[in-house]
Amino acid sequence: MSSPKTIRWGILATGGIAQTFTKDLLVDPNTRGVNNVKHTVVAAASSTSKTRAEQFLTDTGSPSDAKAYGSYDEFVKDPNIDIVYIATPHSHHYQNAMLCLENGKNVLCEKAFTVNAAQARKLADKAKEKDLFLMEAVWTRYFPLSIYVRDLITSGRIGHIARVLADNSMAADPEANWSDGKHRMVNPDLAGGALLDLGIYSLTWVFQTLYHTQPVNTRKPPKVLAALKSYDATGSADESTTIVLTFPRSAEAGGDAHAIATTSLRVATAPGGKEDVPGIRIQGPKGEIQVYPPAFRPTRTRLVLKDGTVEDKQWPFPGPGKGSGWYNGFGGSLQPEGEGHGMYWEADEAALALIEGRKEGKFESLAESILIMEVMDQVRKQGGLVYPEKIESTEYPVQL
Ligand SMILES: NC(=O)C1=CN([C@@H]2O[C@H](COP(=O)(O)OP(=O)(O)OC[C@H]3O[C@@H](n4cnc5c(N)ncnc54)[C@H](OP(=O)(O)O)[C@@H]3O)[C@@H](O)[C@H]2O)C=CC1
Ligand SMILES: O=C1OC[C@@H](O)[C@H](O)[C@H]1O
Repeated sequence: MSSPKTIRWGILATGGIAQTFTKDLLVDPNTRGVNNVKHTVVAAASSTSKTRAEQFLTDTGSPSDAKAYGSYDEFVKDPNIDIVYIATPHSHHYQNAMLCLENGKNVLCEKAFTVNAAQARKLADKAKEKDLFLMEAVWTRYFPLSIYVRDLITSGRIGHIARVLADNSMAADPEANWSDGKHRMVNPDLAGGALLDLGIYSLTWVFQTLYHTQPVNTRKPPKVLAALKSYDATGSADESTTIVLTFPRSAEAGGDAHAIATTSLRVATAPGGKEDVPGIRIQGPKGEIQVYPPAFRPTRTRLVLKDGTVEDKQWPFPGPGKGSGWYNGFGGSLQPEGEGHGMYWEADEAALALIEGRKEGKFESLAESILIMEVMDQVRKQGGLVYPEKIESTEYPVQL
């Protein structure tokens, strides 16, 4: 066997998820049975200050020779970086990713990929033009649990999927936690709201079960019907959003399939922290697959068949993780001490793609990321949610 290749990461932004991702990146891949890639961190950038980037590198246990930058513009010129992980708010993804691509850097960009589909298309075009790798960091798609669910679907054990119910909601007490309205979860200037932050996971479950599992040449975009409730009187970010999707299917493939994707900052999938409600239900004529919350980091599945079969599975997160590194926007932590957080699987896929010369992720193509952004565009249009022009724009560069 050939020795593993080391991929050199640069981290753009030093907030909550950048910390968690970087700590996960530095967990030895052998602990999760991955022996063809290794990761290292060679640089981090903070738009706030160089000191903040230095502190970030120390806090995450990055190699002592990793370079700290006090500006994203300087950072993207670092010739030692193979790939940049972007961890800024949604509003900034387009500008930041474009900056990286323009400077010849491969990119793994946090969800939601962009503010709208037009921006996502522009990024995909730029990556193609520059022959660079670009992937939306929807980490959940790369979990062994997700691979198992998709394989169960394609195995036909529950028959053609007729319906998917997918919820990702958190009773976040927004008035108490984000009373000044500046936090990225509710701030329109940062493309806040439930849909882009949490609803993307409900849509991820719908798409990875009803769309991604279908043959590329026959799958079709869904029809979309949405109801959106604004967080505040200004109508500037959504508090709760409900989406009904119809995926056109031939009669041989079971006919049209339906999905309901829901998301909320007001109510929870699992009230009181109890994770005994199947937030995701994937239903076919022979049975259903249940996935337990949270939708973005599930650890438990149940297969229930009409013949009485019940198969429960637990999906651990290999460590050793550094614990308490996870930031959920309102102070919670789901990562027990010693466990990894699970972000390393998407990093492994990005690294493997670089080694193999692929320009897109295996479990979500750029076309699929764009399609999901198109669905969110339709949802926002039907619900009347418009973000400030500056962050909806495809102009580049724009100072935000
Ligand atoms: N995959 C997952 O599980 C999670 C993903 N996310 C995603 O990660 C992204 C960042 O979220 P999170 O880490 O929670 O956010 P934070 O607010 O904790 O961090 C965002 C960072 O972005 C940088 N930044 C640059 N410009 C701005 C600006 N105008 N306002 C605020 N921050 C700015 C800052 O870093 P600096 O000062 O160093 O430049 C800041 O620390 C979002 O896209 C979110 O959806 C978030 C949580 C979980
Ligand atoms: O991606 C995410 O997953 C966890 C949530 O708590 C967080 O708000 C979101 O950004």
